[in-house]
Parts: sequence; structure tokens; C-alpha cells
Amino acid sequence: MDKAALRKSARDRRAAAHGVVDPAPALANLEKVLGETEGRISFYWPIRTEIDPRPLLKKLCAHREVCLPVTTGFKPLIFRAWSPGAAMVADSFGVEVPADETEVIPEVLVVPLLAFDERGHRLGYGAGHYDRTLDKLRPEGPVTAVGFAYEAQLADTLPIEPTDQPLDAIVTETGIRRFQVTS
Ligand SMILES: Nc1nc2c(c(=O)[nH]1)N(C=O)[C@@H](CNc1ccc(C(=O)N[C@@H](CCC(=O)O)C(=O)O)cc1)CN2
Ligand SMILES: Nc1ncnc2c1ncn2[C@@H]1O[C@H](COP(=O)(O)OP(=O)(O)OP(=O)(O)O)[C@@H](O)[C@H]1O
Repeated sequence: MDKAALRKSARDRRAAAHGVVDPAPALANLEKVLGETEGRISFYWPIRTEIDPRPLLKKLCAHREVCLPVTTGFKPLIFRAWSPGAAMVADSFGVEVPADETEVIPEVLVVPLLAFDERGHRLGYGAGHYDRTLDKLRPEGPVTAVGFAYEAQLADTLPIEPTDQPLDAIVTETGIRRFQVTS
């Protein structure tokens, strides 16, 4: 299957899970993984049928610094701090982001995705935002990238590009997969 077909299939499977699969176990698994990390966490503000990490964003912001990604074109993401009640605006890709433009840098990233495989590779929307972001952040210091998805988004095999940045872990409602990241 080519990437367009993989994206369509994964989008359909994600949509079928959304609103049907109870997200509570996925959130509990994500809380466990994030509890093993230190530093500022980037969450994401969900679009369409992405699994919603915001219950944990709202819970963890009491004792962790949290932020959200902002697109500025086909470039690495930048990040803005989030706190409850923060004013939000749409960014260049139509995703809600904090209006306060002060930039921060995360050590931990909760990464949205369309499909993932058993080796920790992900397929996103094709803009390369998280690949570019991890490529930039990883040489600057330890970064933990955690994919968050419905188990239905598992794909048999994904085409791997040289620029693909593997994930350190993938969390779904059925469990936690951890990977040895060598790059
Ligand atoms: N919630 C969320 N925030 C995110 C991302 C994401 O995947 N999810 N991103 C991840 O990099 C960045 C934004 N990048 C984006 C790239 C493409 C599209 C988009 O709308 N793409 C296609 C297809 C989407 C679909 O049908 O599901 C479109 O234009 O219709 C949105 C955001 C940062 N913030
Ligand atoms: N570090 C990088 N520097 C420059 N271009 C990059 C880098 N990483 C990825 N790209 C480019 O971005 C695009 C990413 O395409 P790919 O299909 O891998 O995206 P994706 O991982 O599905 O999407 P996303 O990360 O936005 O969710 C490719 O054209 C790739 O060449």
C-alpha cells in the first residue's frame, strides 16, 4: 500500500474507534509513561478523531510544566505554555494553540499519529512536523517521544523514510510499547 492508501485506511480505523473505544485505559497508560519522565511535556489539542489527551493535560498541569505545539509552516514545531483557561487561537494548520506567544521547549512529547507499527514508526499527516521537530530537539538533549493512539491504528508495516524519527514509546488503550531508540 502507498502512503495515501495507508493514511486513508488508518484514518477510517481511527474514526471507527473514536467514540466507541473507552479512552480511560489509554489515559491511564499514558499517565504511567509520563510519570517515568521529567521535564516539560508537550501535549496536543486534538483534531478530528484523534484520541483526546486533554484530560491528562488538565490533570498534570497541576505539577508539571505543559505546552502545546504550534506550526509555522513546513518547519520544526515551536511550543507555547498552556494553563487552564488559556486563550486559544488557530495556527497555520487550523489547530488550536495558546494565544500567548511566549515560546518554551519540551523534554517530553506526546505525539499524535494516523498509524504506527510494532517497531515504533509512525505515519502522520505527511507534513513532517514531528520528524523535523525531533531531528532538531534530539541533538540538544534527552527527549522522550510518546505516540498516543487507538490500538486500531496499528499497521502491519509502514514505509520508512530516512527522515522518519522513531518514537520511544507508543501508548494505546491495550498497553504500552517501549522501543530502544538508537538515533
Ligand atoms: N492535534 C494535532 N495537533 C498537531 C498535529 C497533529 O497531527 N495533531 N501536528 C502534526 O504534525 C502538527 C500540525 N500539523 C498538521 C498537519 C496537517 C494537518 C491536516 O489537516 N492534514 C490533512 C489531513 C488530515 C485528516 O484528514 O485527518 C488536511 O489538511 O486535511 C493538520 C495539522 C502540530 N499540531
Ligand atoms: N528533518 C527534516 N528536515 C527536512 N525535511 C524533513 C525532515 N523530516 C521530514 N522531512 C520531510 O517532511 C516530509 C515528511 O513526510 P512523512 O510522510 O514522513 O510525514 P509524516 O511523518 O507522516 O507527517 P507528520 O510528522 O507531519 O505527522 C517529507 O517530505 C520529508 O522529506
